[in-house]
Order: sequence, then C-alpha cells, then structure tokens
Amino acid sequence: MHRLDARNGIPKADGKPNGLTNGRLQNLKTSETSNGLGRQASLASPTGTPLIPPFMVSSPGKVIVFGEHAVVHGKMAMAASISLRSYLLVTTLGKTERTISLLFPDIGLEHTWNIDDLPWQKFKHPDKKRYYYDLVSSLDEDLVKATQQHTLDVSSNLPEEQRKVHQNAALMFLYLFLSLGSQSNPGCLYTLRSTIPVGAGLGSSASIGVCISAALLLQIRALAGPHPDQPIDESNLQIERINRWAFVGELCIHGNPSGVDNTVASGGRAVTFKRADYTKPPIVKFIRNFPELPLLVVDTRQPRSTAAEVAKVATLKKTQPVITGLILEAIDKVTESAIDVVSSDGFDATDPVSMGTLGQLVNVNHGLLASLGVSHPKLEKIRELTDAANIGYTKLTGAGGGGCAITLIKPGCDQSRVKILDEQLDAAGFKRYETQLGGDGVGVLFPAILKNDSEEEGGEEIDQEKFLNAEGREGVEKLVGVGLHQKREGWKFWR
Ligand SMILES: Nc1ncnc2c1ncn2[C@@H]1O[C@H](COP(=O)(O)OP(=O)(O)OP(=O)(O)O)[C@@H](O)[C@H]1O
Ligand SMILES: C[C@@](O)(CCO)CC(=O)[O-]
Repeated sequence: MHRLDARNGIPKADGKPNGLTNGRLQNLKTSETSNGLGRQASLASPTGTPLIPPFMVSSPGKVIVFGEHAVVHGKMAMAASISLRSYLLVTTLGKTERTISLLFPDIGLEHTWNIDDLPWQKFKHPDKKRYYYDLVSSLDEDLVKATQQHTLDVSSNLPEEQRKVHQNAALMFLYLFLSLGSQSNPGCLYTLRSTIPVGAGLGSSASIGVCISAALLLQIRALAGPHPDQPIDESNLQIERINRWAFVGELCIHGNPSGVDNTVASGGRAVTFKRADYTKPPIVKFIRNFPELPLLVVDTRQPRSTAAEVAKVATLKKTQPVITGLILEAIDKVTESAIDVVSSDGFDATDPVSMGTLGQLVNVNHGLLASLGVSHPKLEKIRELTDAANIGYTKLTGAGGGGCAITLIKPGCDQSRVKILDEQLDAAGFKRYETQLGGDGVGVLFPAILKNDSEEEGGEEIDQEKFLNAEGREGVEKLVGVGLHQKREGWKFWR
C-alpha cells in the first residue's frame, strides 16, 4: 500500500506529488482531446504527452418499481433511477508511477496493485481478448481465476464477511481494468464515494460498475462526449458501451444478473427491461413521460446477498416448477398492467384514483414476491407501519431478503401522519431516504472542477483530500452532488 500524501492523498514519486500541489493543478494547458470531451484542461507530463487531469464520473442507483426476480426469468421489469448516486474521482499519476490504487471508503477498502504484476498476457491472448465495443455476456473462467490471484490478498486480514465485500469490489474493478486497459496505462488513483446504501437493493454495485466502466472507457478514449449538441443515436451508443462493461462488472459480483440495474444506472430515467435470451442484448424501452414521483425508500439495514436471493427463487422453481412459473407469470402481468397505467393518457400522478390503481398493483407485486420467499420480517414490519399510516403503497424492491422497501406516496397525504410514521421507522431502527424517481444516468465532470461559490479562480478543484473529507452522504452531495435537488453546472450527461 502506498503512503498517501497528507494533503492530497497522491502517492509521491521522487518525493514530489504527481502534478498536484496543495490540490492545485500544475502545468495546465488547454487542448482539444480526442475523446470528444471538447476543450479541456490537460496536465502535461515531463515528456509533453498530455495526461488526463483529475475527473469524476457519477451514476445513479435504481429502484425496481415492478418485476424484480421475474426479470431474471425472462419477464418484463419496470425500473427507474433515483437521486442517490455514486461518484468516482480518477486521479492520473505521473509517468513513473506504476501503481493503481482503489480507495473505497464506504466499505473501508484501500488496495494498491503494481500494474506490471497484473496478468496482462492472459487478457491479451487472441482467444481471450475482448474489445471496448464487444458485447460480453459471460465471464471467462480462466480470466476470473487469473484476476482472483490478485484479489486474494485484498483485505486478507479482515473477517470473511467484510473480506468478501472488499474482494467483490476489487474483482469487479480489476476484471474491467484488465479487459479495457493495457500495461501501458498510467498509474492512477480511483476514489469512490456513494450516497447509495450498499447491499440494500438500490443497485449500488451496478452504479459503481457504471462509474468504473465509464472511467476506464474515458481513460482509453473510447467514448465521445457527452456534449450538449450530441445526436441522440451517438449518445445512446456511448451509454450502451458503458452499460455493456458495467454488466460485466455485475457478473463479477452477482451470479446471474439480469442487467436491469446497470441499464438504469447508465441510462437513468425509467425503463422497461426484458432479457429472454442472455446471448443477446436486453430489450430496453424508455418510458416516455414517466411521472417524477416522490418516493419513500426505507432501508431495513438487514444485510443480504442478491445472488443468494436470486438462487432461492431458482431453487423454488426447481422444486415447484408449475407454481413458481405461475407466480412469475402473474408478476409479468402486474408489470404489464402498471406500464399501461402510467402510459395511459388519463394517468395523473396527482389524482388519487390514478395513483390508487397503480398502488393496487404495487401491493399485489409485493404479495407475489413474498410468496416466492424473498420478503423478510423487517420488510413486512415496514409494510405494516406504512399501511397503518395510510400514506401510500409499499413493496420490497430489488432482491429482498432484507434491503429496502419503497412506498409510492398517495397524493395529498396528511403530513402529520408522515411525521408520526418517520418517528416509528426511526424507532424501529430503519433508515429513511426521501428520493425522486427518474433522474439522469451516467455523467462526467471533466476536469474535476466545480463552481461551488468558490473564491478559487475558475472554480473549486475537487481533489482527493476534499472528496475523502466530505462528511457523510450530505457532505458528498454538497461537494459534488448531482441528485435531483443538486443540478450542477459542470456535470454533463449523455441524454
Ligand atoms: N459504495 C461502494 N463502495 C465499494 N463497493 C461497493 C459499493 N457499493 C457496492 N459495492 C460492491 O457491491 C457489492 C454489493 O452488491 P449487492 O448486489 O449485494 O448490493 P446492491 O447492488 O446494493 O443490491 P441490488 O443488486 O439488489 O440492488 C458490495 O459487496 C461491494 O463489493
Ligand atoms: C433480484 C433482481 O431481479 C434485482 C436486483 O436488484 C436481480 C436482477 O435482476 O439481476
């Protein structure tokens, strides 16, 4: 592990911080980059080759509004982005620095690899090599094994449960780095912070996968934009490129992901998603005019694994194929009906009758998920409390078995009841998030400079120290946030 420079966290080469002094960029010059990011400040290396300046990427979490689990079995799901997001700061080191470091403080992970020690030959072999534009729908077992050789010593001193969380994140990063990068990659620091609770069914792994995939693709200059006058087809192609590799990242963490989480984390908004044939891309449709619904997300704080919950349903399907098939079929019908409801001309999110129809489907969907065995007593407790308060319609979201519940709020619901409910949820040890559905997907802040009412000329540079020192979720939102309430100049999105 590198000793990090106290001021900016940048490992020192020859006793000097690489390109950053007191968090200020040195040797800034303006150049037109080949990746379509437009006129950007770039950092000149001693040899004159421009190094990419520190930049950030961000991607949202998601909720599955209808159809989780059924989607793994080829049915339709409806999912939407939420205003909780992950943020990845990429700090390129000087030419002589031959290491890559992960700093993922949300999970307490810090790890450094020597670039030249990594199994490049295995990933480069003509039978194995995959390109940034390829559709990779499964992991290569040999390459996983070769990567795991380098994740085994990640946090090896920690208890099994925590080590697994670290090694999963490290495996995802390293598999993507080795697939997309090359041995000539410069040394780099990847610092990640997220406002999405981890392992709670809100797509945190997909969101970080999208950030990593977008960052690596930007570093190898395989992405155009985002820029405001980008044609929609080109923009969609960039999102698709990021999404394909984020799916590979999801494969590293989950046994058998459908791809819905990474699709929403890349494209944002609200989508219908179906993947009947895993050798082909999923069928994704954006839902036009999806209402910006206020949503209460309640985290049970009950840890669970998506892979284990998905496996539970697969086991039930084996032992009870007919019944499970019918339940999955019924979930599919619920999702289809919900799509019809929100897409119909008469739908009005402020009308209690419209929302009542949608809410009824929320309730049915929860019941069907419970019958698949993926609810949890804490999820049922949240339903009990929200139902008793009569503030909306509640279901589990994501994998279940713990994780989060979502409540679609009834129009004009009594605020005094909400206040009492909030107190009850807090007293029961649950964590509440008030969010909104349907925001932007993956975004880029290049270079990592924001206006932020700063006295600094040109804006406030977001260096690693500032980013790491931001306090909690609120601090991260305040410093760099692009959640729905924090639209910020500087951040750009493929739209
Ligand atoms: N903020 C984060 N920092 C580092 N690693 C993370 C972060 N968020 C997620 N991960 C990685 O993703 C794993 C969580 O994946 P998991 O699928 O269990 O949760 P989730 O993605 O939040 O839930 P779901 O897939 O049901 O929406 C963690 O074990 C960790 O390896
Ligand atoms: C349970 C599941 O349907 C949703 C997890 O957020 C799994 C998946 O789609 O990969």
